[in-house]
Amino acid sequence: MPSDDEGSLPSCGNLWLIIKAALRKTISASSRVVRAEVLDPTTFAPFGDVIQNPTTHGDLPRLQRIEANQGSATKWLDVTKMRDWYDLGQSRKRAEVAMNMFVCKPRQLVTKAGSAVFPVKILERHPFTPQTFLPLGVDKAAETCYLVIVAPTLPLRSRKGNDENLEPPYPVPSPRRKRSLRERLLGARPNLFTNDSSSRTTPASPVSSGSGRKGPGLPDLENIRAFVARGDQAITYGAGTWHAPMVALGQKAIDFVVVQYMNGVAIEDCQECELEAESGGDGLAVDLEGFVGNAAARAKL
Ligand SMILES: NC(=O)N[C@@H](O)C(=O)O
Repeated sequence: MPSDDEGSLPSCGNLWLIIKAALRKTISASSRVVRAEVLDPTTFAPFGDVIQNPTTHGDLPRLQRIEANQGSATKWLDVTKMRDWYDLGQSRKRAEVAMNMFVCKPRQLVTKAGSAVFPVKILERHPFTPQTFLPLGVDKAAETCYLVIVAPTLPLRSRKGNDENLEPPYPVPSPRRKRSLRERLLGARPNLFTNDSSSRTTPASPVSSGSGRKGPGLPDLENIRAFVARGDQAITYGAGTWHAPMVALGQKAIDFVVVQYMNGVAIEDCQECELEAESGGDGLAVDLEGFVGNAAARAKL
């Protein structure tokens, strides 16, 4: 039941939104329309990982596999990288694994020059953690699918002399301290589970280039990309990768289990950039031609 005081004090949820808004940076975006692409592990690699069954997606050479469960299962190794980078954060506050559920309603599209487009208004990143979105129960053939919008990170000192980007937009980690000999030796101690000297429980497999942590610069709006994912694909944004808040497409909401590290320090967990359309323009948008609408148009997936 609402109390008399309702509205005078922000609730926990509202307080979080207020903090998020206060931490948001605004950058201007020129008018551009980016074409959506089919999600594919190779083209997505600079931004993170695509998690999918390599057998059914014809993606065999990329990953290592072994037999498991007395031969009744195939185990694909290291389908994504979940590394905790919070030791680089200014607060030094330790992070824990968080598994949250996002129920994402289908987003409103607008029509521009005859095609359906999604206007990109916000980008965000998690500087010290990868973030994995796993859709639940979405049929690969269903109209429901989702749009993954990502941008590279600009170098801090832009060659174009762009002043806006000379300073890191947010607190940056202090330079990494050299590890002592003792720490290095401890880091190389044998693994109790495999009897080898690595800290892994499974043999090494290639790491996609997008799994490494990104720098502290602003998003590179000139090179923004947009990928349409099916229900039988999950994705991981590499640590620090600029991305748009999840965009569900179709008629139904999508339930995602979202896995990441978090330490509860707002600026270290999530940083946002608001994109303001340059004067007189429409700003940045993603063209979904061929992906939304009738079944024939969705043949691309
Ligand atoms: N990606 C997305 O939809 N949202 C987030 O990353 C979040 O943590 O809010």
